[in-house]
Amino acid sequence: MKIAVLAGDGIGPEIVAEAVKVLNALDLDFDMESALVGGAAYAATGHPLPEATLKLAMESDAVLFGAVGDWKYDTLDRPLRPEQAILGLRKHMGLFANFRPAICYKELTHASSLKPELVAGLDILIIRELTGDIYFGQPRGRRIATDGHFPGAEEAFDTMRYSRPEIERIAHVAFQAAQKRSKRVTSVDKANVLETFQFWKDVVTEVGKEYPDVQLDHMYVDNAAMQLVKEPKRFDVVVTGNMFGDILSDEASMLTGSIGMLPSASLNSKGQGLYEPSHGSAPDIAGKNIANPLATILSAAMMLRFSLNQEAAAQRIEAAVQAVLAQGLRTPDIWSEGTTRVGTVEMGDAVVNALR
Ligand SMILES: NC(=O)C1=CN([C@@H]2O[C@H](COP(=O)(O)OP(=O)(O)OC[C@H]3O[C@@H](n4cnc5c(N)ncnc54)[C@H](O)[C@@H]3O)[C@@H](O)[C@H]2O)C=CC1
Ligand SMILES: CC(C)CC(=O)C(=O)O
Ligand SMILES: [Mg+2]
Repeated sequence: MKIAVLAGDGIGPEIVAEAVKVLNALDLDFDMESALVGGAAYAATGHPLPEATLKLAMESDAVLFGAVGDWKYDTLDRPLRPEQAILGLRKHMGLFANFRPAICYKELTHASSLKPELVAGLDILIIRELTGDIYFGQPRGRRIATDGHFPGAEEAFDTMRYSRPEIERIAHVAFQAAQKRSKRVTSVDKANVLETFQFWKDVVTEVGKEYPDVQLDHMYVDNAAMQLVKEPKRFDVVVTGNMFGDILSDEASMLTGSIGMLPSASLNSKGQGLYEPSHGSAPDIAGKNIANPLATILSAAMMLRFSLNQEAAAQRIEAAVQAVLAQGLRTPDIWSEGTTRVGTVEMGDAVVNALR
Protein backbone atom coordinates (compact mmCIF):
# COMPACT_ATOMS: atom_id res chain seq x y z
CA MET A 1 0.00 0.00 0.00
CA LYS A 2 1.32 3.38 -0.97
CA ILE A 3 0.49 6.73 0.63
CA ALA A 4 1.43 10.00 -1.04
CA VAL A 5 2.26 12.58 1.62
CA LEU A 6 1.69 16.15 0.45
CA ALA A 7 2.28 18.57 3.32
CA GLY A 8 1.99 21.90 1.48
CA ASP A 9 2.22 25.32 3.07
CA GLY A 10 1.77 27.20 6.34
CA ILE A 11 0.92 24.77 9.13
CA GLY A 12 0.69 21.93 6.57
CA PRO A 13 4.17 20.49 7.25
CA GLU A 14 3.69 20.76 11.04
CA ILE A 15 0.36 18.93 11.21
CA VAL A 16 1.24 16.34 8.58
CA ALA A 17 4.45 15.49 10.48
CA GLU A 18 2.31 14.59 13.50
CA ALA A 19 -0.07 12.44 11.44
CA VAL A 20 2.89 10.63 9.83
CA LYS A 21 4.34 10.05 13.30
CA VAL A 22 1.08 8.43 14.39
CA LEU A 23 0.86 6.30 11.22
CA ASN A 24 4.43 5.09 11.69
CA ALA A 25 3.68 4.12 15.28
CA LEU A 26 0.98 1.69 14.08
CA ASP A 27 3.60 -0.69 12.66
CA LEU A 28 1.60 -1.39 9.51
CA ASP A 29 3.10 -2.27 6.18
CA PHE A 30 2.80 0.72 3.88
CA ASP A 31 5.13 3.00 1.95
CA MET A 32 4.92 6.74 2.39
CA GLU A 33 6.36 9.00 -0.27
CA SER A 34 6.42 12.80 0.02
CA ALA A 35 6.19 15.42 -2.72
CA LEU A 36 5.94 19.18 -2.99
CA VAL A 37 2.56 20.84 -3.42
CA GLY A 38 1.06 24.33 -3.30
CA GLY A 39 3.18 27.41 -2.68
CA ALA A 40 6.13 25.24 -1.67
CA ALA A 41 5.99 23.51 -5.07
CA TYR A 42 5.55 26.82 -6.88
CA ALA A 43 8.62 28.24 -5.15
CA ALA A 44 10.71 25.20 -6.08
CA THR A 45 9.39 24.34 -9.56
CA GLY A 46 7.27 27.25 -10.80
CA HIS A 47 4.00 25.25 -10.56
CA PRO A 48 1.75 24.52 -7.54
CA LEU A 49 0.95 20.99 -8.76
CA PRO A 50 4.03 19.65 -10.54
CA GLU A 51 3.60 16.66 -12.89
CA ALA A 52 5.63 14.45 -10.52
CA THR A 53 3.33 15.28 -7.59
CA LEU A 54 0.18 14.57 -9.59
CA LYS A 55 1.68 11.31 -10.87
CA LEU A 56 2.56 10.20 -7.33
CA ALA A 57 -0.95 11.04 -6.11
CA MET A 58 -2.63 9.22 -9.01
CA GLU A 59 -0.62 6.03 -8.55
CA SER A 60 -0.97 5.92 -4.74
CA ASP A 61 -3.71 4.13 -2.82
CA ALA A 62 -4.31 7.27 -0.80
CA VAL A 63 -3.08 10.83 -0.38
CA LEU A 64 -2.44 12.42 3.01
CA PHE A 65 -2.68 16.17 2.45
CA GLY A 66 -1.89 19.11 4.74
CA ALA A 67 -3.02 22.45 3.31
CA VAL A 68 -1.97 24.92 0.65
CA GLY A 69 -1.98 28.68 0.39
CA ASP A 70 -0.16 31.72 1.64
CA TRP A 71 -1.05 35.37 1.41
CA LYS A 72 2.22 36.07 -0.36
CA TYR A 73 0.97 34.12 -3.40
CA ASP A 74 -2.43 35.87 -3.60
CA THR A 75 -1.33 38.18 -6.43
CA LEU A 76 -0.10 35.40 -8.74
CA ASP A 77 -2.09 34.55 -11.86
CA ARG A 78 -4.82 32.15 -10.75
CA PRO A 79 -3.40 28.99 -12.43
CA LEU A 80 -0.20 29.45 -10.41
CA ARG A 81 -1.83 30.06 -7.03
CA PRO A 82 -1.26 27.36 -4.38
CA GLU A 83 -4.99 26.62 -4.07
CA GLN A 84 -4.98 25.34 -7.66
CA ALA A 85 -3.02 22.35 -6.39
CA ILE A 86 -5.83 21.02 -4.21
CA LEU A 87 -8.46 21.94 -6.78
CA GLY A 88 -6.36 20.19 -9.46
CA LEU A 89 -5.94 17.05 -7.35
CA ARG A 90 -9.69 16.90 -6.70
CA LYS A 91 -10.41 17.31 -10.40
CA HIS A 92 -7.75 14.97 -11.80
CA MET A 93 -8.42 12.24 -9.26
CA GLY A 94 -12.21 12.63 -9.62
CA LEU A 95 -12.65 13.14 -5.85
CA PHE A 96 -16.31 14.09 -6.00
CA ALA A 97 -17.45 12.93 -2.56
CA ASN A 98 -16.18 14.89 0.43
CA PHE A 99 -17.03 13.58 3.90
CA ARG A 100 -16.69 16.09 6.73
CA PRO A 101 -17.83 14.61 10.04
CA ALA A 102 -18.51 17.21 12.72
CA ILE A 103 -18.31 15.34 16.00
CA CYS A 104 -18.20 17.07 19.36
CA TYR A 105 -16.10 14.94 21.69
CA LYS A 106 -17.58 15.05 25.17
CA GLU A 107 -14.33 16.52 26.57
CA LEU A 108 -14.69 19.48 24.18
CA THR A 109 -18.30 20.37 24.94
CA HIS A 110 -17.03 23.48 26.70
CA ALA A 111 -14.55 24.40 23.95
CA SER A 112 -17.35 25.17 21.50
CA SER A 113 -18.50 28.75 21.14
CA LEU A 114 -22.05 27.44 21.51
CA LYS A 115 -23.81 26.55 24.76
CA PRO A 116 -22.69 23.08 25.92
CA GLU A 117 -26.21 21.64 25.80
CA LEU A 118 -26.49 22.55 22.10
CA VAL A 119 -23.38 20.61 21.08
CA ALA A 120 -23.11 17.78 23.63
CA GLY A 121 -23.21 14.49 21.70
CA LEU A 122 -23.22 16.23 18.32
CA ASP A 123 -22.48 13.91 15.38
CA ILE A 124 -23.24 15.38 11.95
CA LEU A 125 -21.89 14.18 8.63
CA ILE A 126 -21.58 16.88 5.98
CA ILE A 127 -21.29 15.42 2.50
CA ARG A 128 -20.04 18.05 0.11
CA GLU A 129 -19.95 17.59 -3.66
CA LEU A 130 -16.34 18.43 -4.49
CA THR A 131 -15.67 18.56 -8.23
CA GLY A 132 -18.52 20.67 -9.61
CA ASP A 133 -20.51 23.83 -8.90
CA ILE A 134 -19.24 27.36 -9.22
CA TYR A 135 -15.70 26.35 -8.15
CA PHE A 136 -15.16 24.49 -11.42
CA GLY A 137 -17.85 25.87 -13.77
CA GLN A 138 -16.78 27.47 -17.03
CA PRO A 139 -16.82 30.10 -18.41
CA ARG A 140 -15.33 32.43 -15.86
CA GLY A 141 -13.22 35.52 -16.13
CA ARG A 142 -13.20 39.27 -16.47
CA ARG A 143 -14.54 41.34 -19.34
CA ILE A 144 -16.27 44.57 -20.24
CA ALA A 145 -20.00 44.28 -19.61
CA THR A 146 -22.29 44.61 -22.59
CA ASP A 147 -25.46 44.55 -20.49
CA GLY A 148 -26.51 44.48 -16.81
CA HIS A 149 -26.57 47.44 -14.46
CA PHE A 150 -23.42 49.06 -15.85
CA PRO A 151 -22.83 48.33 -19.56
CA GLY A 152 -19.26 49.28 -20.52
CA ALA A 153 -17.93 48.68 -17.01
CA GLU A 154 -15.35 46.05 -16.06
CA GLU A 155 -17.01 42.94 -14.61
CA ALA A 156 -16.12 39.46 -13.40
CA PHE A 157 -18.18 36.30 -13.69
CA ASP A 158 -18.22 32.63 -12.68
CA THR A 159 -20.54 29.82 -13.70
CA MET A 160 -22.59 27.72 -11.31
CA ARG A 161 -23.56 24.42 -12.93
CA TYR A 162 -24.40 20.83 -12.05
CA SER A 163 -25.26 17.96 -14.38
CA ARG A 164 -27.75 15.21 -13.50
CA PRO A 165 -25.06 12.48 -13.11
CA GLU A 166 -23.03 14.70 -10.79
CA ILE A 167 -26.03 15.24 -8.52
CA GLU A 168 -27.19 11.63 -8.72
CA ARG A 169 -23.86 10.16 -7.64
CA ILE A 170 -23.41 12.45 -4.62
CA ALA A 171 -27.05 11.87 -3.64
CA HIS A 172 -26.47 8.09 -3.68
CA VAL A 173 -23.40 8.59 -1.49
CA ALA A 174 -25.46 10.61 0.99
CA PHE A 175 -28.39 8.20 1.15
CA GLN A 176 -26.09 5.21 1.55
CA ALA A 177 -24.17 6.99 4.32
CA ALA A 178 -27.46 7.79 6.06
CA GLN A 179 -28.53 4.13 5.91
CA LYS A 180 -25.55 3.37 8.17
CA ARG A 181 -26.50 6.19 10.58
CA SER A 182 -29.85 7.52 11.75
CA LYS A 183 -31.40 7.41 8.26
CA ARG A 184 -31.98 11.11 7.77
CA VAL A 185 -30.67 13.30 4.95
CA THR A 186 -31.03 17.06 4.72
CA SER A 187 -30.29 18.36 1.24
CA VAL A 188 -29.19 21.99 1.36
CA ASP A 189 -29.88 24.19 -1.66
CA LYS A 190 -30.93 27.63 -2.81
CA ALA A 191 -33.75 26.41 -5.04
CA ASN A 192 -35.83 29.50 -4.33
CA VAL A 193 -33.37 31.61 -6.34
CA LEU A 194 -30.97 29.46 -8.37
CA GLU A 195 -31.88 27.20 -11.30
CA THR A 196 -28.84 25.02 -10.56
CA PHE A 197 -30.20 24.30 -7.10
CA GLN A 198 -33.83 23.75 -8.14
CA PHE A 199 -32.36 21.05 -10.41
CA TRP A 200 -30.25 19.78 -7.48
CA LYS A 201 -33.38 19.54 -5.32
CA ASP A 202 -35.40 17.78 -8.04
CA VAL A 203 -32.68 15.19 -8.71
CA VAL A 204 -31.99 14.53 -5.01
CA THR A 205 -35.75 14.01 -4.53
CA GLU A 206 -35.83 11.49 -7.39
CA VAL A 207 -32.83 9.58 -6.06
CA GLY A 208 -34.40 9.63 -2.61
CA LYS A 209 -37.30 7.47 -3.89
CA GLU A 210 -34.78 4.62 -4.20
CA TYR A 211 -34.16 4.87 -0.46
CA PRO A 212 -37.59 4.64 1.19
CA ASP A 213 -35.96 3.83 4.53
CA VAL A 214 -34.21 7.23 4.60
CA GLN A 215 -36.10 10.37 5.52
CA LEU A 216 -35.23 13.25 3.17
CA ASP A 217 -35.84 16.89 3.83
CA HIS A 218 -34.72 20.03 2.03
CA MET A 219 -33.47 23.29 3.47
CA TYR A 220 -32.34 26.56 1.94
CA VAL A 221 -28.72 27.31 2.65
CA ASP A 222 -29.38 30.54 4.54
CA ASN A 223 -31.74 28.74 6.91
CA ALA A 224 -29.25 25.83 7.20
CA ALA A 225 -26.54 28.26 8.28
CA MET A 226 -28.88 29.54 10.97
CA GLN A 227 -30.16 26.10 12.09
CA LEU A 228 -26.57 24.86 12.44
CA VAL A 229 -26.03 27.25 15.31
CA LYS A 230 -29.61 27.24 16.61
CA GLU A 231 -30.26 23.52 16.82
CA PRO A 232 -27.34 21.60 15.28
CA LYS A 233 -28.44 18.22 16.60
CA ARG A 234 -31.50 18.27 14.33
CA PHE A 235 -29.13 17.26 11.49
CA ASP A 236 -27.74 13.82 10.69
CA VAL A 237 -26.39 13.67 7.11
CA VAL A 238 -26.26 17.00 5.27
CA VAL A 239 -25.66 16.82 1.52
CA THR A 240 -24.91 19.92 -0.48
CA GLY A 241 -22.95 21.46 -3.33
CA ASN A 242 -19.32 22.45 -3.40
CA MET A 243 -19.55 26.07 -2.30
CA PHE A 244 -22.32 25.70 0.28
CA GLY A 245 -20.51 22.66 1.71
CA ASP A 246 -17.27 24.60 1.97
CA ILE A 247 -18.94 27.36 3.95
CA LEU A 248 -21.23 25.22 6.12
CA SER A 249 -18.42 22.84 7.10
CA ASP A 250 -16.28 25.69 8.45
CA GLU A 251 -19.33 26.83 10.39
CA ALA A 252 -19.97 23.31 11.68
CA SER A 253 -16.36 23.00 12.79
CA MET A 254 -16.99 25.49 15.56
CA LEU A 255 -19.66 23.19 16.97
CA THR A 256 -16.88 20.69 17.63
CA GLY A 257 -14.69 23.22 19.44
CA SER A 258 -12.34 24.22 16.64
CA ILE A 259 -11.67 23.92 12.95
CA GLY A 260 -8.58 22.06 14.11
CA MET A 261 -10.88 19.13 15.01
CA LEU A 262 -12.61 18.63 11.64
CA PRO A 263 -11.10 15.90 9.44
CA SER A 264 -12.14 15.06 5.91
CA ALA A 265 -12.08 12.33 3.29
CA SER A 266 -12.44 13.06 -0.42
CA LEU A 267 -13.25 9.93 -2.41
CA ASN A 268 -13.52 8.96 -6.05
CA SER A 269 -15.43 6.06 -7.55
CA LYS A 270 -12.33 3.83 -7.57
CA GLY A 271 -11.88 3.78 -3.80
CA GLN A 272 -8.96 6.18 -3.93
CA GLY A 273 -9.05 9.02 -1.49
CA LEU A 274 -7.39 12.21 -0.40
CA TYR A 275 -7.42 12.91 3.33
CA GLU A 276 -6.94 16.40 4.72
CA PRO A 277 -8.11 18.56 7.59
CA SER A 278 -11.04 20.79 6.63
CA HIS A 279 -9.07 23.91 7.43
CA GLY A 280 -6.48 25.78 5.41
CA SER A 281 -2.80 26.55 5.84
CA ALA A 282 -3.39 29.06 8.68
CA PRO A 283 -0.41 31.30 7.85
CA ASP A 284 -1.25 33.39 10.93
CA ILE A 285 -0.10 30.58 13.25
CA ALA A 286 2.43 28.75 11.06
CA GLY A 287 5.83 27.89 12.53
CA LYS A 288 4.75 28.49 16.13
CA ASN A 289 4.05 24.90 17.22
CA ILE A 290 0.50 25.88 18.20
CA ALA A 291 -1.60 24.40 15.36
CA ASN A 292 -3.97 21.63 16.34
CA PRO A 293 -2.85 18.44 14.53
CA LEU A 294 -5.92 16.39 15.53
CA ALA A 295 -7.97 17.09 12.38
CA THR A 296 -5.07 15.76 10.31
CA ILE A 297 -4.51 12.79 12.61
CA LEU A 298 -8.25 12.00 12.43
CA SER A 299 -8.05 12.36 8.62
CA ALA A 300 -5.31 9.72 8.67
CA ALA A 301 -7.74 7.47 10.58
CA MET A 302 -10.34 8.05 7.85
CA MET A 303 -7.68 7.11 5.29
CA LEU A 304 -7.05 3.81 7.05
CA ARG A 305 -10.79 3.12 7.12
CA PHE A 306 -11.86 4.21 3.63
CA SER A 307 -8.85 3.57 1.39
CA LEU A 308 -6.53 1.14 3.15
CA ASN A 309 -8.99 -1.37 4.61
CA GLN A 310 -7.54 -1.00 8.12
CA GLU A 311 -10.60 -0.43 10.28
CA ALA A 312 -8.93 -1.64 13.47
CA ALA A 313 -6.04 0.77 13.02
CA ALA A 314 -8.47 3.62 12.33
CA GLN A 315 -10.25 2.87 15.58
CA ARG A 316 -6.94 2.74 17.45
CA ILE A 317 -6.17 6.30 16.32
CA GLU A 318 -9.65 7.57 17.15
CA ALA A 319 -9.48 5.99 20.61
CA ALA A 320 -6.04 7.53 21.17
CA VAL A 321 -7.35 10.99 20.25
CA GLN A 322 -10.21 10.53 22.70
CA ALA A 323 -7.71 9.41 25.35
CA VAL A 324 -5.49 12.50 25.01
CA LEU A 325 -8.54 14.72 25.26
CA ALA A 326 -9.59 12.79 28.38
CA GLN A 327 -6.08 13.41 29.78
CA GLY A 328 -6.89 17.12 29.48
CA LEU A 329 -4.30 17.94 26.80
CA ARG A 330 -5.29 20.86 24.57
CA THR A 331 -3.70 22.94 21.84
CA PRO A 332 -4.54 26.65 22.29
CA ASP A 333 -7.55 26.58 19.92
CA ILE A 334 -9.40 24.11 22.20
CA TRP A 335 -7.92 25.13 25.54
CA SER A 336 -10.25 25.99 28.41
CA GLU A 337 -9.77 26.64 32.11
CA GLY A 338 -8.56 23.56 33.98
CA THR A 339 -6.97 21.83 30.97
CA THR A 340 -3.29 21.55 30.00
CA ARG A 341 -1.98 23.61 27.12
CA VAL A 342 0.32 21.69 24.75
CA GLY A 343 1.93 22.39 21.38
CA THR A 344 1.50 20.66 18.01
CA VAL A 345 4.41 18.25 18.55
CA GLU A 346 3.44 17.42 22.13
CA MET A 347 -0.11 16.66 21.02
CA GLY A 348 1.20 14.30 18.31
CA ASP A 349 3.49 12.60 20.84
CA ALA A 350 0.59 12.20 23.26
CA VAL A 351 -1.54 10.50 20.59
CA VAL A 352 1.32 8.10 19.81
CA ASN A 353 1.70 7.30 23.50
CA ALA A 354 -2.04 6.71 23.85
CA LEU A 355 -2.17 4.14 21.01
CA ARG A 356 -3.12 0.69 22.29
N1 LIG B 1 -7.55 22.58 1.49
C1 LIG B 1 -6.73 23.62 1.57
O1 LIG B 1 -5.56 23.50 1.32
C2 LIG B 1 -7.27 24.94 2.00
C3 LIG B 1 -6.50 26.06 1.84
N2 LIG B 1 -6.94 27.27 2.27
C4 LIG B 1 -5.97 28.39 2.16
O2 LIG B 1 -5.40 28.59 3.46
C5 LIG B 1 -4.99 29.96 3.57
C6 LIG B 1 -5.54 30.57 4.86
O3 LIG B 1 -6.95 30.67 4.74
P1 LIG B 1 -7.92 31.08 5.93
O4 LIG B 1 -9.13 31.63 5.32
O5 LIG B 1 -7.18 31.88 6.93
O6 LIG B 1 -8.39 29.68 6.58
P2 LIG B 1 -7.68 28.71 7.61
O7 LIG B 1 -8.56 27.53 7.76
O8 LIG B 1 -6.27 28.43 7.18
O9 LIG B 1 -7.62 29.52 8.99
C7 LIG B 1 -8.77 30.11 9.56
C8 LIG B 1 -8.54 30.36 11.05
O10 LIG B 1 -8.52 29.10 11.72
C9 LIG B 1 -7.29 28.91 12.39
N3 LIG B 1 -6.87 27.51 12.21
C10 LIG B 1 -6.91 26.79 11.07
N4 LIG B 1 -6.43 25.56 11.27
C11 LIG B 1 -6.08 25.48 12.55
C12 LIG B 1 -5.52 24.45 13.38
N5 LIG B 1 -5.21 23.25 12.89
N6 LIG B 1 -5.27 24.73 14.67
C13 LIG B 1 -5.59 25.92 15.18
N7 LIG B 1 -6.13 26.94 14.48
C14 LIG B 1 -6.38 26.72 13.17
C15 LIG B 1 -6.29 29.87 11.74
O11 LIG B 1 -5.26 30.22 12.61
C16 LIG B 1 -7.21 31.02 11.34
O12 LIG B 1 -7.36 31.90 12.43
C17 LIG B 1 -5.49 30.66 2.31
O13 LIG B 1 -4.42 30.75 1.41
C18 LIG B 1 -6.55 29.72 1.78
O14 LIG B 1 -6.77 29.82 0.40
C19 LIG B 1 -8.14 27.43 2.91
C20 LIG B 1 -8.95 26.34 3.08
C21 LIG B 1 -8.59 25.03 2.63
C1 LIG C 1 -8.86 26.12 -1.67
C2 LIG C 1 -10.30 25.90 -1.25
C3 LIG C 1 -11.17 25.55 -2.39
C4 LIG C 1 -10.34 24.81 -0.27
C5 LIG C 1 -11.35 24.94 0.80
O1 LIG C 1 -11.68 25.97 1.33
C6 LIG C 1 -11.88 23.70 1.30
O2 LIG C 1 -11.77 22.68 0.65
O3 LIG C 1 -12.47 23.71 2.39
MG1 LIG D 1 -12.92 25.60 3.10
